[in-house]
Amino acid sequence: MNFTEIIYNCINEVVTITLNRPESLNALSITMAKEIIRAIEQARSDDNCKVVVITGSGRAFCAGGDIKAMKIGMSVAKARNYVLEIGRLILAMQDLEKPIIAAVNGYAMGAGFNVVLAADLIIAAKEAKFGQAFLQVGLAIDAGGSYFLPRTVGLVRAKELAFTGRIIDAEEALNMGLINKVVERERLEQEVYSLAAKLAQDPSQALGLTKMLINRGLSADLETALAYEALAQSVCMQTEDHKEGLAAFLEKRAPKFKGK
Ligand SMILES: C/C=C/C(=O)SCCNC(=O)CCNC(=O)[C@H](O)C(C)(C)COP(=O)(O)OP(=O)(O)OC[C@H]1O[C@@H](n2cnc3c(N)ncnc32)[C@H](O)[C@@H]1OP(=O)(O)O
Repeated sequence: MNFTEIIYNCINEVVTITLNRPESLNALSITMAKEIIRAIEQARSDDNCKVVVITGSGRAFCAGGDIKAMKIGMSVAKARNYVLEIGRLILAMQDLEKPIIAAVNGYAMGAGFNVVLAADLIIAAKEAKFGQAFLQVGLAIDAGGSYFLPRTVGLVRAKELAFTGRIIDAEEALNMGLINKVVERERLEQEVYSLAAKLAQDPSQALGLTKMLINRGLSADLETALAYEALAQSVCMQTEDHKEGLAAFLEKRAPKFKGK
């Protein structure tokens, strides 16, 4: 599949999607949003892909919506389609039944920050910086930020970050519970791909269903969440991986899951 604004590669069951417009700090153009969606669909249909890593080229992860494209001017219809396309990208990340790790290599601003929050696991370089940079260009929050931010840091801090656009560093993001880990830049790749390798060995159906259950659980009541869990567990209990997990435990050996 040919891409112009992202790089897609798959090595050892891990797909890496690299945002690749370094001259604009990987600003999220409508082309880039569409290409990331296509890349996620490609990863979904590739049985060899167990995990997806999303990162940026150069010194930014993603500097948010494409200001240069917006400067040229967008009709109401074009602006709505642009933001809806970014919304489709967020939904594609949520609906992929494979874990997505965001490797935050630098600035994650505006929609770029919220693409990070739509990932399942987030590891950031120490130099990474995060900003809900919308008001500075006269825009409201988007890219799922109104959904993920308050659910991640709470209402008060969500409004502080969104209303002030304050840029926070990776340590503060970690302390706020926005990311999982901060590492030295030179260790980012190793940390991300060793986590990805571990996840790639997990029972992929149970892992994918766990992602779906937690995502759906965010907006379900307890009864519905328990019903979803029972449904998912009934599927997992029919898998070869479940049988292998039980056998490995009783034989006191490491399980070898096959994703079946
Ligand atoms: C629908 C979605 C909506 C949204 O997401 S709205 C939010 C949009 N994003 C922002 O408001 C952030 C804008 N960018 C910045 O605030 C700064 O950048 C940074 C703090 C991220 C980095 O600042 P520094 O290190 O000084 O770099 P630099 O000179 O500002 O940028 C380097 C080149 O990258 C281009 N660029 C940066 N952000 C964007 C963007 N969001 N859209 C398009 N281009 C961008 C600049 O213009 C410049 O380019 P050149 O070298 O040609 O002057």
